[in-house]
Amino acid sequence: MLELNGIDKSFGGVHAVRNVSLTLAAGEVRGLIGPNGAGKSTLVNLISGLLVPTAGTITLEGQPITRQSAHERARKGIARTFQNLRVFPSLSVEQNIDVARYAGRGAPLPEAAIDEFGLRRKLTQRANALSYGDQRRLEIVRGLALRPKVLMLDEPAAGMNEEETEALGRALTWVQREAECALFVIDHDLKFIMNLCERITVLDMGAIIAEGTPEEVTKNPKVVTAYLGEDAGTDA
Ligand SMILES: Nc1ncnc2c1ncn2[C@@H]1O[C@H](COP(=O)(O)OP(=O)(O)OP(=O)(O)O)[C@@H](O)[C@H]1O
Repeated sequence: MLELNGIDKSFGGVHAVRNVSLTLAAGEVRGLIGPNGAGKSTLVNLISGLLVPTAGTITLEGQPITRQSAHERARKGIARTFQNLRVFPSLSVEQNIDVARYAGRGAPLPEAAIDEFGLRRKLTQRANALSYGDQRRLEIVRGLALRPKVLMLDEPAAGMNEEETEALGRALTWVQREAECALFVIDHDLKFIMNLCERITVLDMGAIIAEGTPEEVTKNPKVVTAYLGEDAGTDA
């Protein structure tokens, strides 16, 4: 459905993404992990259109989108959340969701999404009165209300405690079953990613060093060394 071919991105002397090729199937839940500075956010920015690659191509359902604006890509079904929250602070929860519904691709948001993400009783509250966790959940529901083909989540569990993270995992599993969109999820919480994702892509210094099931990736010595750190090998 979404295909990246030989994607490269340099910022001056920093080669942030190196020759990345990957394919995301419709409805797939893919994790993207890697150490700080591995290039994860840059890759998401390249897919969503905030950045243009130095080389390589991106296609959505066979159509090239490499040079299209973020706005055009959003209309075609690529949605995302940000590491830093971007809800409309002075609008209510419901208004935030409605803005996305109108901007979206037409299909209605399954009402149950509002329940799954625990926002039903908070619909009339202003977004800036919500807890941090609720603002993060609102961002996801807003992304879903666009009815995307792929929703990219940049560190959705950041700042959440274990209980909240588990609930988020359950809600995202519901999304996978009910919302008919693929998820591309960056997070540093490995347990969260391993429980949620069928396949995981591992980036290190801008390049893909492994891809596979959570089990395959965890056992990969390159991942153990690069991602978990030099010391992790001695514990494995
Ligand atoms: N706009 C930019 N200008 C210059 N360098 C950048 C820019 N954006 C990212 N970089 C550099 O590109 C590399 C990859 O950064 P990126 O933020 O994509 O990594 P990341 O894997 O998302 O890291 P983290 O887990 O810390 O969020 C880093 O060396 C970073 O400093």
